[in-house]
Amino acid sequence: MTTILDVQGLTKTFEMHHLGQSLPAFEDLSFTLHAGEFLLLSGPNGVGKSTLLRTLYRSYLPVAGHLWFHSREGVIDMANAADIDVAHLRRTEIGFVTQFLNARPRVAAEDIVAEPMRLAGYGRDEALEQARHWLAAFGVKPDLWRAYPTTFSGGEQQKVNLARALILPQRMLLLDEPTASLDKGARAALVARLAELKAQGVAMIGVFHHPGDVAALIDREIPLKPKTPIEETADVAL
Ligand SMILES: Nc1ncnc2c1ncn2[C@@H]1O[C@H](COP(=O)(O)OP(=O)(O)OP(=O)(O)O)[C@@H](O)[C@H]1O
Repeated sequence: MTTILDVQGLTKTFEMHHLGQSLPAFEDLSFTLHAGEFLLLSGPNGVGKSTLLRTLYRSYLPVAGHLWFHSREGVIDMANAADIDVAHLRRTEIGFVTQFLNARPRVAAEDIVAEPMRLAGYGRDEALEQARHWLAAFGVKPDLWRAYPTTFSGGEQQKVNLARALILPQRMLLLDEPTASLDKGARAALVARLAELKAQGVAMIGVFHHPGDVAALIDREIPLKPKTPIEETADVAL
């Protein structure tokens, strides 16, 4: 089995200085993710599932541990990598799929979706053809393809975001409740696309409000457990 991600002793704590305490999100977490594997993160609200995904994407820095990502160009510790290397991997190998679209003013839906293919070197016509294919698959009406998603409904924006995030197979996908608020047809399209990507060897780790949606894809589960806040020890003036 090809290793894609090797997480060792990962620890994340939020410093709440105004409250005089640290909030441990997760501590000493270790697991391995292989090509074509699908890991489900589970646990109650606020236990740190989204925080873990953001740390794997390096939106948050861990306070300890290693995140060995086996990229096409070699192994890199995402916990300590330079921002420029992280940005490169986000463009080429690591996808983060959420329900929220970062819609830009005056950029058409089909151009937003086609952009990852254009950046990967595909020609404009081929990228647009694929973009329209995925917009249709997720149920975005053709009369919206040339429109600007800044004015779209929440569900429509989410569909544009999914089409963009899943248009190319990444080496690893981080999924943060991508099915939340999707209608039935789009949810089925999403699950079908994830199954296709999994079969192509894409490694996935994700959080789902309704894990039943992706039950057939799940290989393993990582249950996160609640932690208690750590009181900061006050300096005693002698
Ligand atoms: N930037 C931040 N600063 C301080 N605390 C944060 C920050 N981000 C998250 N937290 C806290 O970390 C804890 C974990 O939050 P997180 O969003 O990861 O939980 P979750 O398991 O994804 O929850 P849910 O199931 O409700 O989506 C929460 O108590 C949250 O308040």
